Amino acid sequence: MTVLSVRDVHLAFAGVKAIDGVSFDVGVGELFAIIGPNGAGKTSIFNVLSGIYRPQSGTVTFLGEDLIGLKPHRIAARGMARTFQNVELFAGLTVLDNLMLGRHQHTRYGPLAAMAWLGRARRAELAARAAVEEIIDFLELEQWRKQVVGLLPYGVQKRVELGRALAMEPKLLLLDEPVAGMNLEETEDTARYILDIRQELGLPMILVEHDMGLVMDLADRILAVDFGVPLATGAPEEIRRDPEVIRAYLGEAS
Ligand SMILES: Nc1ncnc2c1ncn2[C@@H]1O[C@H](COP(=O)(O)OP(=O)(O)OP(=O)(O)O)[C@@H](O)[C@H]1O
Repeated sequence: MTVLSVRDVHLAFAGVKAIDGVSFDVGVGELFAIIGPNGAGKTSIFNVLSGIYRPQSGTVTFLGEDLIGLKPHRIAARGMARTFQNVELFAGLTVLDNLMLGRHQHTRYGPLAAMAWLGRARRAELAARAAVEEIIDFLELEQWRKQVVGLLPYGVQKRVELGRALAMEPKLLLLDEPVAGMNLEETEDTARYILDIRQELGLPMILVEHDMGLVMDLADRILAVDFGVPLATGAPEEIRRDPEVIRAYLGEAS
């Protein structure tokens, strides 16, 4: 079954083609990666998926529903969660509060409804708290749970961001350069958490990442893009051997 289906998406900014005819599918439980040199259009693809950019043409179908034209918060509410290249958390709040805020995307009660339906709201709050505690456990964040996020090491902040995305109980997770700026140990930890998310939660993910070793190790399938144009889609071994990809991307890195 297909979770996400992207067909022939085109996006241009004042004549610059950021995405030029990109199509791909992400299946249930699949870890799909998008690679390409700087400026290739990877972040633009994420911005189209999450509703920040509206493409000039093409379709994006998520769990059978057309997403084009929906606002980012509506897409998030349908189950698409995202982490960002730079940590985007509430730096002055604790780990626990940041995760609770992620979870509250889920809560159906506004403040007034919460007063009117106190019992139900309270039960929802308790359920939210339990779900967040599970995530803290899963990502081994116990020792920092009451600490202010802005003061934590960078690698831990990125993990909290991952936790906040999980707290939304997503059906698809977009990871935008999850190991950028990390040292080797933090990178290995993150790779392990990503694998755990796939194995234990069965959550499909799309990974944009410059760390080629990580992508080749983790991804089930890879889409390579250059100047917005799709070069190849396939298993890591196929992508590693693809002459176009070698020329455009791997060749450049070596
Ligand atoms: N809001 C925007 N306005 C104008 N041009 C943009 C905008 N967003 C992206 N672009 C252009 O679209 C192209 C693709 O950029 P994008 O950020 O998607 O690439 P990328 O593959 O994510 O790059 P990187 O690996 O450096 O993050 C670039 O030429 C970029 O300058």
